[in-house]
Amino acid sequence: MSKHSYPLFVAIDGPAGSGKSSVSRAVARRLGYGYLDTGAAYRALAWLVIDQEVDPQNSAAVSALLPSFDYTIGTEPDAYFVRVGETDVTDAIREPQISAAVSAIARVPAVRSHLTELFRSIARAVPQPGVVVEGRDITTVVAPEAEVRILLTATEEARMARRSAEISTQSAHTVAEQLRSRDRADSQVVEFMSAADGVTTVDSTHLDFDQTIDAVVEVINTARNSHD
Ligand SMILES: Nc1ncnc2c1ncn2[C@@H]1O[C@H](COP(=O)(O)OP(=O)(O)O)[C@@H](O)[C@H]1O
Ligand SMILES: Nc1ccn([C@@H]2O[C@H](COP(=O)(O)OP(=O)(O)O)[C@@H](O)[C@H]2O)c(=O)n1
Repeated sequence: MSKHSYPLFVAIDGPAGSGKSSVSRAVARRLGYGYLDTGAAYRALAWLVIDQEVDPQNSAAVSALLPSFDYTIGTEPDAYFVRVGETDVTDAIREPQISAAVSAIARVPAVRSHLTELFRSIARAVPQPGVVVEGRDITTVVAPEAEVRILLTATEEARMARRSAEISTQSAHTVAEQLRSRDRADSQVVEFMSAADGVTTVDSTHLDFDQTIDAVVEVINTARNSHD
């Protein structure tokens, strides 16, 4: 049993394609924790922006959508879904046009503070004894006080190869270019390419998927033991 009144908070950051979502979800499943994908909220807001025919570059118009942004996400590792209002957007938010628009809305300060509050309240409310929360600024902004803080990295080459293996509708070259430009835009807003003080780096370049899960679980167990 956790001695904390809130679930144990595992914060994981990293660049696109480093394995954050898939590894975090598998770690949560293995430990019986909740899982929160924060990128999905930025993507869902980008979906709403496009659905409402708002210009993603127009910060004021994007911010004006926040009060009516009715967002729901599944935090059970085996029951993942994303909804905006009554619409299930789980698959729609992975479309290339959303990936292309998301960085523009993620740099709006009002969007970041609104979603940061949302993430804190969703994470606190999970029924499990712990929660794995992954994104770009979880270790630094959303939960700098988290019991476990991890930066998941891999070389650019490994990340591009993994992402292009998943996407069959675009050439490897196009996928790599889009990923590189999104990372460039995102890293102007938040720092996720190097570990902040107290954050443990897990480099998955030479690890397979299961070895990466093992490495993350080991960091969590070590931190848990030092908190007991
Ligand atoms: N250590 C690893 N070795 C090989 N493939 C991996 C590893 N970690 C993740 N993957 C695969 O790489 C792809 C991208 O991972 P994903 O979790 O979507 O990354 P992110 O959320 O950081 O963008 C997925 O297909 C995933 O299964
Ligand atoms: N904590 C977070 C998470 C995502 N994001 C933004 O949301 C986008 C989508 O995040 P994601 O985690 O789904 O992206 P992938 O790494 O899975 O491709 C990122 O490109 C960032 O612009 C953010 O700004 N802060």
